[in-house]
Amino acid sequence: MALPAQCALSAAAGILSHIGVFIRGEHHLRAPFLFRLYVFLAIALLLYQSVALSYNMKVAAYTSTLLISSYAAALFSSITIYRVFFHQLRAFPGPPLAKVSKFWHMSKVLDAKQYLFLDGLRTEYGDYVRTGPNELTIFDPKAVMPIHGPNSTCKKAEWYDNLKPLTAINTTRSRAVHDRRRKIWDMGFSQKALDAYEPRVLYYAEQLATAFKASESKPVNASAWFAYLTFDIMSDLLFGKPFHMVRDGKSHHVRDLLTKGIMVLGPLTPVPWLFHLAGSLPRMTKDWLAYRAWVLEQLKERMQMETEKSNVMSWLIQASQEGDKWDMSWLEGDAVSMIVAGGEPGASTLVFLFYYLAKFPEKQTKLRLELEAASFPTNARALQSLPFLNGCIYEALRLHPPLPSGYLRVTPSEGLNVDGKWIPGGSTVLTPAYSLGRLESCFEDAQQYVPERWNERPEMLKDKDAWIPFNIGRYGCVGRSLGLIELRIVTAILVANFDVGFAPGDDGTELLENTRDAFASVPGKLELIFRKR
Ligand code: HEM
Repeated sequence: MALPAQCALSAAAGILSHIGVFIRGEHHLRAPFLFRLYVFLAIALLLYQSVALSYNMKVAAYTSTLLISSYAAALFSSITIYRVFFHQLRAFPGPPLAKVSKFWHMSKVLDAKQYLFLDGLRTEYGDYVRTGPNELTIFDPKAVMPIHGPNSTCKKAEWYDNLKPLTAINTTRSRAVHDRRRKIWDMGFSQKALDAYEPRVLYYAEQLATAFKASESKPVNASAWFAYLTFDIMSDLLFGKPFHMVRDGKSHHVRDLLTKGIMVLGPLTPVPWLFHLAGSLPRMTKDWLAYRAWVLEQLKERMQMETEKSNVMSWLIQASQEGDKWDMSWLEGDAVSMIVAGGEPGASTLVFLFYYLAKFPEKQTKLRLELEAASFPTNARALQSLPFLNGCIYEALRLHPPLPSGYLRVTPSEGLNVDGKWIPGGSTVLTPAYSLGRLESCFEDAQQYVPERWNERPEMLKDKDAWIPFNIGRYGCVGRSLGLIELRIVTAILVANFDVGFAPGDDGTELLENTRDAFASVPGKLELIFRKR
């Protein structure tokens, strides 16, 4: 067959691959397979031409390149034409290249500042922005209930497959499986269980205060120390022993592995299939696999310990036990992701909360007066009823939600009605907590840190539905109460014992500029001085 005819056939195969295969369904998990398949076919084509057709290598390479290019050009042209002119989301505004490929989005967030990038799109395109061929980013608080609320029929998007082959409560995409699993998790966060965790939170908070006293008013890296604290708590509640980061005043190598591992999530979040492709390359997953191996080791040790009910893991271990065997598939996934889910958000919130307390000493004084009037309580129940303390925490969570740009969902096949706006079925939708928390329509002086809006100035809180740092509904944070207990106890102890201020040369700029969005927020460095009172 003549070469032009062969090229036409290849092009037809390209169009058929799109219309017959890629246009529907999900393919991200098959990315490593498809990559290998295409490489195999390209080599096979080259060998066929040089061996079976006896072309010399140069001609075989030239012909193969032409055929492969014809296939790829037709495939990508077909995809582009469909996405731009025929896709069900074509009526929604958005950057032109975002309609064509998520690679465009990825190219814009290589600096791991996805939350700022999305917020910029809101200013340019409005409340409903097409941020990908099949993705809508929604900056409308009215969308929160239909997408995330208890009656929502939206499912988790393909991004949540990122832990595969492991499965965890926060990554399973089956609603039925999630609901079963959530019942077990809920037992680990009952009031009785929380009461049992509280003394341990207090223990680590006091250990942190002791370390800050020992710093003798010298600058401390608050971003590092708050992470030491929350990861110690999490390790204790999971494995029955802390990382000892607060005690030793230094990071544990596993926490460093984890940070390196999750940093890949930032830039790759927009393109889940590339994440899976990268995940099939040993070099890319070295740190992640080392982290997993460590978790598994701890888990096995934990399973040998005497069962004590006051440990989150106790419930999960018990539920996984059949006779003297354990179903490790869930246990490993849950443990691997819970260290991140339970450790990063608390640390990030404390960093920003103390940034604001250092920036606004008058808020610090006001908070201390409130604590003093209540005789400096350190128990969770008493702290829960202190309005200004809660306001300080909620406000830090509003301005810097620890998961600033996430919560990706897929609309049900029949579509979704959001306040009279119809969103087609099967669309990926997200409601970035960072942007919603800064909507002027919902929060007066939205860019300002005003803890009073949560208590004495309710008129400044116009629409609380836009406050979703823990998200809501069936997939909302199961550790919310524990997280708030941690934040209240640590804040109360530190504010009661120290005057907090910026270290010389630090005014929080580095924190704000270097905070990265790896799905969970990883704060930049903040140096503070904790001066003993
Ligand atoms: C300031 C503290 C915290 C914040 C702001 C926070 C935020 C969140 C958010 C936004 C989600 C939903 C994520 C999504 O939809 O993709 C979530 C889920 C989750 N969080 Fe938290 N979290 C905090 C503390 C904790 C703690 C202390 C734990 C554990 C001990 C924890 C465990 C979890 C788990 C297991 C899920 C998955 C729940 C499910 O899918 O049913 N979180 N968290």
